[in-house]
Amino acid sequence: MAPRVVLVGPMGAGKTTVAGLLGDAWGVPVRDTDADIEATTGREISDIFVESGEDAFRELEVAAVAAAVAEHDGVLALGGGAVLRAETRDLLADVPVVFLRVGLSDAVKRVGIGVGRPLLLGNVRSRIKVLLDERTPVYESVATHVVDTDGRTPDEVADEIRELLP
Ligand SMILES: Nc1ncnc2c1ncn2[C@@H]1O[C@H](COP(=O)(O)OP(=O)(O)OP(=O)(O)O)[C@@H](O)[C@H]1O
Ligand SMILES: O=C(O)C1=C[C@@H](O)[C@@H](O)[C@H](O)C1
Ligand SMILES: [Mg+2]
Repeated sequence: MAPRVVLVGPMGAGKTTVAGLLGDAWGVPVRDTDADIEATTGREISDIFVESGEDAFRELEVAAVAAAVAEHDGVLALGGGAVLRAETRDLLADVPVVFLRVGLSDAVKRVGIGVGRPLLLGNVRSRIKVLLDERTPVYESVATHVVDTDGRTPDEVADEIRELLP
């Protein structure tokens, strides 16, 4: 069993939103590793970061991705930083992976100033810029397809993925 598609990309790329649209369109279940980690630990991601640190969160994330890739045959959305771990990148070697690309301006608009994204605390715009610069090559390295999301609605993004992966 393997996911029909895995969505990767930075915070605000729309992974969770587009995963839901694809699941509805294809009639398949949707999984999101951020939600899986919160369900298995009973803790919010922001609390895990504050209380246990990012490394501990990444360990949980590797396990969550491994379980989802092994068990899930629908749409899988990953947390924005999951691909930072080589173990996670290796798990994606044999599945279609769509990198949802988003530029700085649209990403900032989409994530707002909520407290649910611990890596963005402080200056959201400069934090996102650093993450985009560091991670874009990593997302590209795991992607089998790249879909631009700037200036497009989630429905338009989902429709392009359905055309790429009929
Ligand atoms: N193409 C889009 N155009 C405009 N707004 C969008 C688009 N995609 C998602 N959004 C909005 O941006 C916000 C973030 O989207 P979403 O939670 O799906 O991102 P994510 O990639 O899953 O982020 P994270 O890595 O933090 O989980 C949501 O409010 C969502 O409605
Ligand atoms: O980009 C990241 O590193 C993160 C993205 C979110 O999906 C969560 O997994 C968490 O807030 C960390
Ligand atoms: Mg998400």
